[in-house]
Parts: sequence; structure tokens; C-alpha cells
Amino acid sequence: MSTPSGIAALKHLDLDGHDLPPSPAPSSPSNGRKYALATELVYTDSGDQYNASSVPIYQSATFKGGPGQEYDYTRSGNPTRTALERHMAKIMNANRALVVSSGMGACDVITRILKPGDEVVTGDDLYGGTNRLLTYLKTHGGITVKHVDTTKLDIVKAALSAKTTMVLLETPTNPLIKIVDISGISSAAHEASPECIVAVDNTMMSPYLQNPLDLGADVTYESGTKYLSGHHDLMAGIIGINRAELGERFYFMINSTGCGLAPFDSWLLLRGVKTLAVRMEKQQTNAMAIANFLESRGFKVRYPGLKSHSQYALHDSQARGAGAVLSFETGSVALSERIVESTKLFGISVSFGCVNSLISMPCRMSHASIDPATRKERSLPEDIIRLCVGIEDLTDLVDDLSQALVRAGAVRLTGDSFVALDAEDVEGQTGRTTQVVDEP
Ligand SMILES: Cc1ncc(COP(=O)(O)O)c(C=O)c1O
Ligand SMILES: N[C@@H](CCSC[C@H](N)C(=O)O)C(=O)O
Repeated sequence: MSTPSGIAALKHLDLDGHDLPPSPAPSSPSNGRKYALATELVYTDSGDQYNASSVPIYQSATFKGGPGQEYDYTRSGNPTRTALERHMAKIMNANRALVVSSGMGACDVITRILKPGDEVVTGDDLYGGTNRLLTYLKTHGGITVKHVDTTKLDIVKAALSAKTTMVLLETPTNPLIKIVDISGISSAAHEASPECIVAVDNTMMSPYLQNPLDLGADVTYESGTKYLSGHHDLMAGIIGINRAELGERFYFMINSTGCGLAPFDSWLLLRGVKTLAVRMEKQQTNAMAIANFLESRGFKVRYPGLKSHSQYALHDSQARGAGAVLSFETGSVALSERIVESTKLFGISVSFGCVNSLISMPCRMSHASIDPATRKERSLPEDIIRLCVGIEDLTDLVDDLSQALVRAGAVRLTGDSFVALDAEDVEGQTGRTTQVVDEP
């Protein structure tokens, strides 16, 4: 591929994604990290003419100078966004990273390369928004979408064929915390169809804990709205790729549709990513303790850090930690609602990965767009509660959950110890007999 210069370098016109000129300042190959990840996360070279310590925000839609310029228009490229993309490529172990306006924006860019007649194999437990986009592509885009239990390699293999164009995975899944064998499925997919693109949604882990590209995936993407930003103050999506031609095709889509991340949000995300290691370490330490606490109270807890998780070993083999999202069931929707409404520190909110702890009922919130019949078919329990654990003091978090469980009638205080009540007992009671602990 020749590299046009001058005005040609500013045109990104090829509709089929072939023979495109390189996009402005593509991220440099960065697989050879010099330092440990926690160090690399904080180390950014601003490349600024005044040696600014923080990457400057190029809040400009246009760049003067005409032909031959590296940047002409922020939809096509912006120096602050490029700085973030270079930083993220390094962190994701990717040759190239692209940043867009949301996690779903990233999923859209990736799936836009599908054509009518193409076939996608994906999981039966997926974030509700991903399920919604795939359902749209199935209904209106002429694409076959097969939802299978991706925890079972033999089931995935049976679904794959030479026609499979894309495999789209999440691991751990949201919200059932199922673990998917990235390496096993990537090999099987490439064997069934060498051109098949294996894309992994890494939102539940972040690159601090898991690197799908190192495990054989072709594309990794995630919602930067979550752990990467860490403060619930921006929306972003990141795509990481090692295959140059895929990078150019995705860049073509981003430039064509205008979903590249804005300069200020790129700057905010660069800032957030610097503290990813310390936030994640504290969040997952808290999450582990809370998972143990709930399990010891008799709840069925889903968390990949628990040895009781049926896929603990698989998760441990492909990730460096369990993250900070866990879910548990109570056996009763009404009881779950009361628990969610009784917490004080755990805010009732969608999303996860931020410094504050959150509580939600996925079937009513993040996964409400999956119709109830499909939720049932895919065994998504209506009573499931999802916790996203933050960086607060652990004792405060446990106390908050304890008082919520008691208030809601999920456990009874007997002397100093809690006794879990099963849902039938709780709902069968006429007037609850549970004691309420002192309010903090
Ligand atoms: C696993 C997962 N993937 C993708 C997304 C989409 O990210 P965003 O909200 O940034 O569009 C979300 C949440 O929204 C998610 O939980
Ligand atoms: N109303 C939103 C719900 C966003 S859910 C965000 C996040 N992925 C989560 O799992 O909590 C929508 O319809 O997309």
C-alpha cells in the first residue's frame, strides 16, 4: 500500500476499506512495555512543545495549514485523542487503539464491518445494550446471530462454521459472571473460519486484569465509561487491535460516522486511567471481602474470586484478578427490591467500575431491554442483585449491606450473628419479625 502525501493524505474515502491512506498519527507499536503496568499507566509523554506535564486539550474542530497537515478536522483526528490512543495501545498490549464516544459506539464500529448474510456467534449472557444492538442487526441487517452458552467449548464449536464471520464474547459476563475461555474459543473460531474476527468485550476486567489480544482474540474493546475512567464522569469506548487492516477499517468507520472521542473527554480519560491500578486493587480487595461476607450469610454469590465459582480455575488462568462486580440471588424479587432500597452507601445506579459502590437489579435496569421471555429462556434470574464495589472503607460497606439485609428481612440477627432466612419464609411472614440493626 503506497502512502499518499499532501492533500491525498487527508482523504479517507475508500468505501470498501481497501487501500486507505493511514489515518493521522496511528498509534505506534507498543507491545514492548518497558515498565510494570502500574507504572506504564501513569507514564504519559505529552509530546508538548512546552513540556507540559499533562497532555494539552486541543479543543479545536479544525487545524489550519491545508494539504500535508497531520490533522485537519477533529472528526478525522485530534492530538489529544491520539495521545490517549497511543497510551491505550500500550496498556492493552495492542499495536493500535482507537477511542470513541461510548462502549456501545465501539461495539457499533466493530459490528459495522458485518454484511448481510454474515454470521455471528455470541453468548447467552451479554450486557443488555450489546444484546439490543445484535438483535437490531439480526432483525434489520440480515445478519444471523447465534446466542449460545459460551462457557461450553463444545457448544461453541458446534455453532461455528466456515460461515462464521465474527465471534463476540464477554468474560466475565454481565451480570451472571460466567467465564469464557478466550484462548480455546479463539483457536476454534480461527480453525473453523480463518477470516473470522474474534472480538472480546473486556469491560468487566479492564486491561489491568485481562488482555484478550494476548489470548488469541483479534479485537478487544471495552466501555471506558467504567474502570478506565473510574469516576462516572464521562462516556467512552476503546478498541484495541493488532491486525493493521482491521485498524484501518475501524478508523474508516469512526471517521465516516463521527464517533471519535471528543478532546475534553479524551483528556479526562487519560487522567482517569492513571489511577486504574490503585483503584482496581482496592476495589477488588473490597469486592472479595463482600463476596465472602454474602456467601457466609447463605446467599448464592457469583464472583470469579470465590473458589466456589465453578469456573474459578479458568478465570484464574486468563486474568490477573477478579474485578469488583459480583452478583447474588435472594430467591425473591420483592426481597431483592427491599435490599436494594435499603442500602445507603451503595447507590442505586446502573454502570460499574467507579470509585463509589453501586447496587442494582439488572432485570429492571441494565438488562431491562432484553424482553422478559428471552431473559427467562437464558436463565437470567429476575431477583438477581448486582453489586459494583468501590474504594470506600470496607467496614462501612459491610455495615451498610448488613443493615440493608436485616432491614429488608433477608437475614435475622440472633445474638451477634446473622441467620439467613430463605425467601419463602420471608415472603410468607405476615408482618416481618426481623430485627433492624441500629442505623449508622
Ligand atoms: C459489558 C459491557 N459492555 C459494553 C457496555 C457499553 O458501554 P457504554 O455504556 O460506555 O456504551 C456496557 C455498559 O454500558 C457493559 O456493561
Ligand atoms: N438505559 C441504559 C442502561 C445502561 S446500563 C450500563 C452498564 N452497562 C451496566 O451494565 O450497568 C441503556 O438502555 O442502555
